[in-house]
Amino acid sequence: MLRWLTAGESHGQQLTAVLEGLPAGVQVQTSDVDAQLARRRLGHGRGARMSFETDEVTLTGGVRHGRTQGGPIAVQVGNTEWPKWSTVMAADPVDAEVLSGQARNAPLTRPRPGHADLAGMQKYGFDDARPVLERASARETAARVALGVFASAFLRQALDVRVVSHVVAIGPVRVPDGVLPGPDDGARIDEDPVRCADPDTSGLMTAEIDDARKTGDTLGGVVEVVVHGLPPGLGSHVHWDRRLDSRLAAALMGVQSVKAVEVGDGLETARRRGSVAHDEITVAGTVDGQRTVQRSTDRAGGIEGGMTNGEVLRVRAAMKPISTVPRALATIDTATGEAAVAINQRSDACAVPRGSVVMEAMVALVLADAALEKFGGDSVAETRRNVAGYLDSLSYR
Ligand SMILES: Cc1cc2nc3c(=O)[nH]c(=O)nc-3n(C[C@H](O)[C@H](O)[C@H](O)COP(=O)(O)O)c2cc1C
Ligand SMILES: C=C(O[C@@H]1CC(C(=O)O)=C[C@@H](OP(=O)(O)O)[C@H]1O)C(=O)O
Repeated sequence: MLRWLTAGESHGQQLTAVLEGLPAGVQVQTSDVDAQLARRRLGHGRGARMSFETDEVTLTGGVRHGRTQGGPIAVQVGNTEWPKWSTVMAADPVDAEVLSGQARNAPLTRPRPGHADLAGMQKYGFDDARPVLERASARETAARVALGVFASAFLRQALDVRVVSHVVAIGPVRVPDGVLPGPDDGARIDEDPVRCADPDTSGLMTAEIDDARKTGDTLGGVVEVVVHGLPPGLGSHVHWDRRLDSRLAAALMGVQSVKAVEVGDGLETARRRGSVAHDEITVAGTVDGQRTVQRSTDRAGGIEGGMTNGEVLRVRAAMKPISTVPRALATIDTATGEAAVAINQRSDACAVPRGSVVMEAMVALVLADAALEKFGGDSVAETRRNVAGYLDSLSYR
């Protein structure tokens, strides 16, 4: 079983991430984590902070000479903005006079509709939104992406599985039906300013973001994660919390701003008749003495009965528009009880391209967990042997 945890605040000294349960022998080095964290900072619509802050990665546990050792993996993602925040975000008590001289420490009392501010203040008994937004912030997703690097590397090295993502909608602009990235399309998609796999739609998405920014507004959108090379049988039909679709939905819904998750054709499937809603099965031929099956369509997105069915896995996550709207929304000032406008600091105008990198990481973590549950293995080599034995044993492949 894989377990993972993250800790740290948006303007804190660092994020800390721990991943427990990964086999030995997964090849990952610091530069691999750097590369994925750099992808998470890109994308048209990103906020100012993404251009001047950098992530400083240190692998502090579980990795030796570029390979995992079987123990918990620990990653630190240092925050280069920390010197400006070291007093305001200090772990230990700070003299009240020193604090009162810090403009950054002024209480935030105009909670943003759509952010965690007000509910968090009520729940934890704070009269300042600072401690809420520090942890609610999607800065935390840097830690998840760091752990996703290990999960993706394991999936690639033990199962030849490839996880890619692309942006399928920004606000009302959507890619045409049928745009599906192949296993090697990740680098091409990364070059696109909105991580869209369709160049014509990309231009329209970019224009939509520019228009929103110009009018002091923000945008959400939809991301699709596509996974190639999965064997049938990850997850299970036997219990709700072992279903792979349930686990993927929880992981994606757990990303800040995600408001809906769709597996395969999801909502569209609900509108279809059964005769055209499913993926018919035919015998494709024989390979190495094993009969192979084939599907004419992949409307299910590679999951049936809570298990992978051997087809391409497709799962979508819908992100709401950023709630720090420059044309600030109505709120109250919790200090006075008077009507006010919400906190309106710098912010992303659209975080969907960046969000797609986070969704990839979450899907990789869930799939690595499901793969270890099915195949076990204390080393990558052992998992590979177990996968091969299982695939050889199937009467239909
Ligand atoms: C990659 C990413 C970047 C984000 N950037 C911002 C941002 O700059 N400003 C903002 O107000 N919200 C941003 N958000 C969304 C908030 O973190 C989120 O709305 C907030 O934590 C409340 O959670 P909820 O939207 O799930 O209810 C971002 C989300 C993601 C995934
Ligand atoms: C720092 C990151 O994202 C932040 C997520 C975020 C939010 O409210 O979620 C708000 C913004 O931070 P600030 O309000 O300090 O500008 C983003 O920059 C990051 O992704 O590394």
